Amino acid sequence: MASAAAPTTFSLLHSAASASSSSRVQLSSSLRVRPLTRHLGFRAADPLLAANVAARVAAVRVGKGRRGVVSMAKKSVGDLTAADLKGKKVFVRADLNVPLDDNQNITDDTRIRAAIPTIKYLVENGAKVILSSHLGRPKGVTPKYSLAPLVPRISELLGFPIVKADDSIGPEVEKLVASLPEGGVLLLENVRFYKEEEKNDPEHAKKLASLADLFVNDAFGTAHRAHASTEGVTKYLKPSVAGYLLQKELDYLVGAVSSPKRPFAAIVGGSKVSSKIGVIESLLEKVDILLLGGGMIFTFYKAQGLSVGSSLVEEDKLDLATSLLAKAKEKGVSLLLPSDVVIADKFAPDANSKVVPASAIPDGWMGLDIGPDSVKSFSEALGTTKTIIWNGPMGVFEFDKFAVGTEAIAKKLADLSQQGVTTIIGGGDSVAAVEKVGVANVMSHISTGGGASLELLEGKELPGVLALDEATPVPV
Ligand SMILES: Nc1ncnc2c1ncn2[C@@H]1O[C@H](COP(=O)(O)OP(=O)(O)OP(=O)(O)O)[C@@H](O)[C@H]1O
Ligand SMILES: O=C(O)[C@H](O)COP(=O)(O)O
Repeated sequence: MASAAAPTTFSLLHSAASASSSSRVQLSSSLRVRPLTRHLGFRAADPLLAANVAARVAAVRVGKGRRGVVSMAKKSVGDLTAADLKGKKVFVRADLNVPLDDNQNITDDTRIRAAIPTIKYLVENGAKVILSSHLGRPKGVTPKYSLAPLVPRISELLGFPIVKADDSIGPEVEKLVASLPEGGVLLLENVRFYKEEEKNDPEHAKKLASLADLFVNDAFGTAHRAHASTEGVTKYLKPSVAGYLLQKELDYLVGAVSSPKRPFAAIVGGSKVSSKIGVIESLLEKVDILLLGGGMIFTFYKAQGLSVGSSLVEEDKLDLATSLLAKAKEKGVSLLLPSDVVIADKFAPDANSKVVPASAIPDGWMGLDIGPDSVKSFSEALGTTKTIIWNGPMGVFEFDKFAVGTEAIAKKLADLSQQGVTTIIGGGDSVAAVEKVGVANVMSHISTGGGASLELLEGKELPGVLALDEATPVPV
């Protein structure tokens, strides 16, 4: 059960960065922030958490009245006590968008497990939980996108059976809500079965909101979407607060990245430089070391006048690559490109391959992974750091032959994590790679958001977070 209300402050990347980089910022001893560790499974006395809390307190102080600084001090589910929750109908938006195989079996339940702490807290405090999520991108009612296959796993993780509705609004749902006992959980059907959901239709949001008394948003993976069940309902439900998962994601992806233990390194990979421009530019303001891998490196090589064979190149981004290299120099960031690459004679798992220096890619061959020398120099650079964030694979890791570089980096991060380095995996394919290697459990933080984590790292505001109630600092 929560103690007296305390502030939970989330600050956007750029705002917290401003806070932490300013030596003028003094932490206030008159502000008290209650540790969030209990519900989030952090290691006891996690120094990172302490640093984050400090950064968040700092953000409260500098958040207002400074140009370019946006502070989002959000109320948390942990600020709600049993007195606030007992007998109350709570609309919980989670991101239960999990992968299913052809037989409707869940192939990765990470997002379900991540949603449990908030649901448990509400249940333990006597709330009636109305749980909602989307699954996939259905166009209208589509049975294969029903949330029904999720019911057994949610029930198993909670330790009691939950009830499932066949709709997300309407009289049948209202009946089920009315018969929900204290501590019970009702799972609504896929909210995207209504087109009004993604349109953030106010009338639809009102219908969803009418089911409940208050709102908890724990759907980090969907926080970059202003939809009826993520943003729209906040207009009609008070309080509207952040769930524990949302908090944890923001603590790491905003707090740790903006006030990192240094040296701070970022590894950015993936297919194209165009999809990572925002992230690279934003991280160049914060990191000491930037390692680049994946398909995007060939645009950088070509911009430097090297031959890249038939590797992936974005011709219209050559100038941009040059300017990013210049910006890194200007900022004093040590930017490392791979010195050797694994090349293939075709884009296929059974392609012929060989390792060549980055400056010697022959015509007709394409680079599909970073080479062993690069793994060595990247590992050495990472070995000097205290905080690492990783977004995007080093190569075409879906093909075993070209997964070596990505897997080696995943293993290096796992080793460093066990030595106390803060390791944050920013979502999407890098998370899949870390899971494939079996080292996900040793990383400091694995984000449950793909697009959402990318937008946060770019310093963008997430509408699902912005819409939540502000928390007020509590003087002690
Ligand atoms: N050298 C390469 N040539 C072509 N494609 C590559 C290369 N290296 C990596 N890729 C591809 O990049 C893709 C991942 O790129 P993306 O930009 O989507 O990364 P991500 O940020 O991890 O994913 P998400 O967008 O899901 O968060 C993978 O499918 C991988 O095969
Ligand atoms: O998987 C995701 O990234 C989230 O669930 C959001 O899904 P969307 O991209 O379909 O909005």
